[in-house]
Order: sequence, then C-alpha cells, then structure tokens
Amino acid sequence: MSGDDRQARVLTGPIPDRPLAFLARYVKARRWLFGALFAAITLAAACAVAVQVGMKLLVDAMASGDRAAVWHPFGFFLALIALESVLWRIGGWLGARAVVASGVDIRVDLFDHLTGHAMRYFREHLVGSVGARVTAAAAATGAILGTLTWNVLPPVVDFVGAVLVLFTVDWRMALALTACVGFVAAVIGGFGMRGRTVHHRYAELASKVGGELVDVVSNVWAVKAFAARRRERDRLAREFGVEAAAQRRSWMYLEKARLLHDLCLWLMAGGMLAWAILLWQRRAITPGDVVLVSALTFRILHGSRDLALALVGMAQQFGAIADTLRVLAAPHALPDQQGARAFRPHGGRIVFEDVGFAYPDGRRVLEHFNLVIEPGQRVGLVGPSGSGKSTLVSLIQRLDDPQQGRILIDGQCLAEVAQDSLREQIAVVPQEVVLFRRSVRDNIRYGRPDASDDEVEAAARHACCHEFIRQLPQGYDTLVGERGATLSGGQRQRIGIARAFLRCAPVLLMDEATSALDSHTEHEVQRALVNLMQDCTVVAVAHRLSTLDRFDRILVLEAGRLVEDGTPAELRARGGAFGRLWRSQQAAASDGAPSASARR
Ligand SMILES: Nc1ncnc2c1ncn2[C@@H]1O[C@H](COP(=O)(O)OP(=O)(O)OP(=O)(O)O)[C@@H](O)[C@H]1O
Repeated sequence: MSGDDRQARVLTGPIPDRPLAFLARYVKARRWLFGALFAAITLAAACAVAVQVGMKLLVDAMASGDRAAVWHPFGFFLALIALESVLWRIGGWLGARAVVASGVDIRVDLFDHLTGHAMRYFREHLVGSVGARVTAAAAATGAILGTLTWNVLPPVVDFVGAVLVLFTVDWRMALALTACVGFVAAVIGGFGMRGRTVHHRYAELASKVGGELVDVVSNVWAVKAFAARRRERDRLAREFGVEAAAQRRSWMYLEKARLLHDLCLWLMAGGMLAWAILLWQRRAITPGDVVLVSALTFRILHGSRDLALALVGMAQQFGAIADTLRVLAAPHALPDQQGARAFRPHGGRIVFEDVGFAYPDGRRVLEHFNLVIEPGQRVGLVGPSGSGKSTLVSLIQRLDDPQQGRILIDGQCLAEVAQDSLREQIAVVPQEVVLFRRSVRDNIRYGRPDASDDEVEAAARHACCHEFIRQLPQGYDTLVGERGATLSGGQRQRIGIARAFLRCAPVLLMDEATSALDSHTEHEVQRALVNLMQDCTVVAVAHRLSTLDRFDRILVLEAGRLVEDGTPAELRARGGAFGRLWRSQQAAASDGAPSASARR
C-alpha cells in the first residue's frame, strides 16, 4: 500500500445528510482509484460474456464436422478465461485499496464532524451509541461499495453484453430477455424498496441497543454497588429481544425476495430455453446458438437475482447510513463564523456585556449579566448549587453562546473568533479530571503536544506529582487505566493541573475539587494550584471557602445574579451571603466535618 492510500483524505464542506450524496463524497475523494476499479470490473464482466461466445464458437466448430477447426476457438476460449481471471484479480486488488482507504476517510471525517458538535450534543446523545454509529456507517459504506462493485456492476455489464450478443442470434430473443430482466428488476426492486422501513427500524434498534450496552458497562461501578447485575441483564435481554425481532423481520423480508426471484428465474429461463430449442428444431439457429442462449439466459437471470438482492441489501445498508447521518450529520449548533479570525491573547481581560443565557430547554440562567475581570485577576466564584457558576465558566470557553449580549476576552467577542484558537489560550482544570488510556507522560503532554520530556517533567514538578509518578511501575511511561482508573482522585487532579501548566495560557478556568481529598492530598493539590495560578487571569468555582484567600476577588452568585463582589476580607467583614457561608463552613470545620451545604 502506498503512503498516499494510508493517509485519510481531508474533506471539506459539510457532511451530506443524504446517504447517496454521502457515498459520492468518498468515491469522489479517491476518484482515480475507484475509476480504475470500476473499469477493471467492467472489463472482467465483459470478458465473462465473451467467454460464452467462445463456447458457442467451440460447439459450432465441433458440430461442423471439421475436426481440425476446433483448436482456434479453443485457444480463443482459453485466452478469454485467462484474461477474465486476471481482470478479476486486478479488480480485487484495487478494491482492497479503494474500499479500505475510504473506510478510513469516512471514520476520520465523521469523527471530525462529531467532535465539532457543541457539548450539549454529547449530553443529549448516548456517547457509546454515537461512537458505534461512526464505525457502523463506515462498515455500511464499505459494504455498499463492495456490493456495487461485485454484485451490481457485473450483472449490469453481463446484461448489456448478453443483449448485444443475443441480437446476433435473434433480435426477438434479445427483446424478450430485456423485457424479462426489466420485469424481474422492477418486481424485486420495488419489493426491496417497500422493505426500507423494516431495515431502517432494525438499524435504529441495533445502534440504540449497542449504546445501552456501552452505557451499562461504563457504569459498571454503580451496577455492582447496587447489586443490579441481574436487573441490568434482564433489562438488556428484553432490549436484545426487541432488536432480534426487528432483525428477524428484516432478514425474512430478504428471504421473501429470494423466493419471488427463484420463481421468476424458473419460469423465464425455462421459456427462453424452450424457445431456443424450437428455433434449433426449425434449423433457424445452430447448436452453438442454443448453448449460447441458455448460458446467457441463466447467467443474466442469476445475475438479476444477485442484482435484486444486492439492491435489497443495499437498501438495508442505506437505512443504516441514513440513521447515522440523521444523528451525526446534524449541523453544528455552534459553528465558527464564516472567516472567523484567530483569537489573539493580550493579558486575559474578560468582559460580560448585558449577557442573557438560557439552556435549550428554556431554563434561564443569566439575565442582563455584566462583569469585568481584569488581566491577571484571580476570581473565585461562590454560590449555592444551581446558581450558575459552571454555566459562567462554560460560557467563557464558548461551550454555548448567550442569546443576548456579548462575552469578550481581550476585546474580542467570543462568537466572532475561531473556537479552537480561543480554547488554545484557555487552560481548564475540571472538577473531575478524566484521563486517556495512555501513558502518564502522554496525558500530561495533552496540554501541549510539542512539549519536550523535560518540559513535561517540569510541569509535573510544579503540579506536585513528579514524586508519585516516579514511584509508578514504569514511571512516566506507566499506562493509566481506562479514564485514569488506576490513579487516585488526588493523583488524577494533579495530573490535570500539570497539563494546565504545560498549556501556559493567559486564562485559567478551574472547578476546584479538593473537598473529596484527604488533608495531605488536599494540601498537595492546593500547593499545585497556587503555583498554577501565577501570571494568568483565573476564574475558579470555589467549593471550600477556606481556599479563597488566594483569590483577589470573590463573586457570589445567586440564581444567576451577582449578589456580592469584593475581596475575601471585604466580603467576610460585610456579613452578607458570603459572610453567612463563611461562618457556616467555619462552624462545620470546627465540628470536624464540612457541611454539604456549606461546601457549595
Ligand atoms: N445542560 C443543561 N440543560 C439545562 N439546564 C441546565 C443544564 N446545565 C445546568 N442547567 C441548569 O442551569 C442552572 C445553573 O446550573 P450550573 O450548573 O451553572 O450551576 P452551578 O452553580 O455550577 O451548580 P453546582 O455548584 O451544583 O455545580 C441550574 O438550574 C441547572 O439546573
């Protein structure tokens, strides 16, 4: 395979939402390869028709009585068989390259589109099912391309070739064959098309059930903790049962199509052969012509069955693609504006100008919200659960757009800059750091892919995780389990901080998660955070008020409104909402445990 074939094609333009246009997109992307493939298969199928003519010539030569005359037709016959085989093999070789390469193109293209969806898309769809759909769409497209090449193209060429050859025998026979094939194709094709809803339903259920399975497996902790294995097994068994019924209906539909075709084949092939024998009895045609007519008729009618079944099978595959495109190819909810400029950082000044924001379900979170955060300012967000802290942080990353007003960083409206260029300048430490199933080094380097090993280690030292990483079995090369499961919460948190260190971004967003950690680990994480917060604008959701002394400014949110704004000392002295929260946490701390309400 050449390097060119291994490289996925970078395709531009939106992903079509109709399956046929979707297919054409990937064939066009490798038009020369597919062109050569279709040409090889067309020639191979034409050779197969010519082989029947070779056989006729051989039979006629044998029937002529001139025993020496058989060798020429025999040589012609043999050469055609060899040529046909060579062409099929070339077709197979080209097919392996073209179909496999477009499988890569499709998955890369769909992945690219999928990851461009707004975060809300991933909240609304089962992630496992979305991932499975990408693979299923590539498999279905590969199956369609394979079917088109090996089950649709050859019978069509056979048919055209056979009709041309039959014209040389008897034009009425050629017309009759055309009518027969037209009839079979119409009956079975129509039957296949009517079955589309059956196949569509099966594809839909298959991907739903696949998603459910992934969902349960990824929540296996809860399944065990709630002793729910039997419950989940029974639930899945019910879902599989519904899917199986849809699969049976889809399969049986194909069987009915096969039965219908067998009947047509028997009647038509019998009729054509009887007709040829009658002509031969009247000495209108030669024995070779009878052989030719019967061979071609059987070939064409068999081919028409392949063709019809291929069309029905393709309808099934098109159903799977249509189902995937309905979910995946939906336009992005937050696209970059046409010709969006790259974001240019300049200190990290964040401004909310009369911002109004509601979630798609209509829940209003912010209304006429105004805020200015100066470059380098460290701002802690405090407030009861549901007051809008996380929403504010996600709006700064442009994970959603406000319906009213503007959000600006360094004078640039977030809705007008390219999203990736914006997020490149924002480091985020979430409450729950999720790691890839890759080495510790690769996980830290995720913050900046071009960082050297020394830079990765320096970031780890700043984030207070160098020591524990060194003690892992393979140090920095240790593979962390799925989603970082082989590390403790505090260790994951510090790796997340190391990542943010490497990012070196002017804006840092954090959702502090120190409440779940023991006091030693919390101390380590705090130390790492203090290091991280230097020299950038920080907006942090603060859960423990005791950690707020390192902030320059505290914002207290209640139901999406800014109710207090000042330094920690000012707000403590003021005795308002913050003062009350502060006192309740102090009291809980002196009782030995922070109260849940005070943590938020
Ligand atoms: N994806 C969503 N769709 C609809 N409503 C949402 C969504 N996310 C949050 N909300 C609602 O928006 C409001 C603000 O939520 P947000 O998560 O910003 O609060 P928060 O202060 O960060 O809460 P917490 O401290 O519990 O994380 C809440 O009423 C919440 O129910």
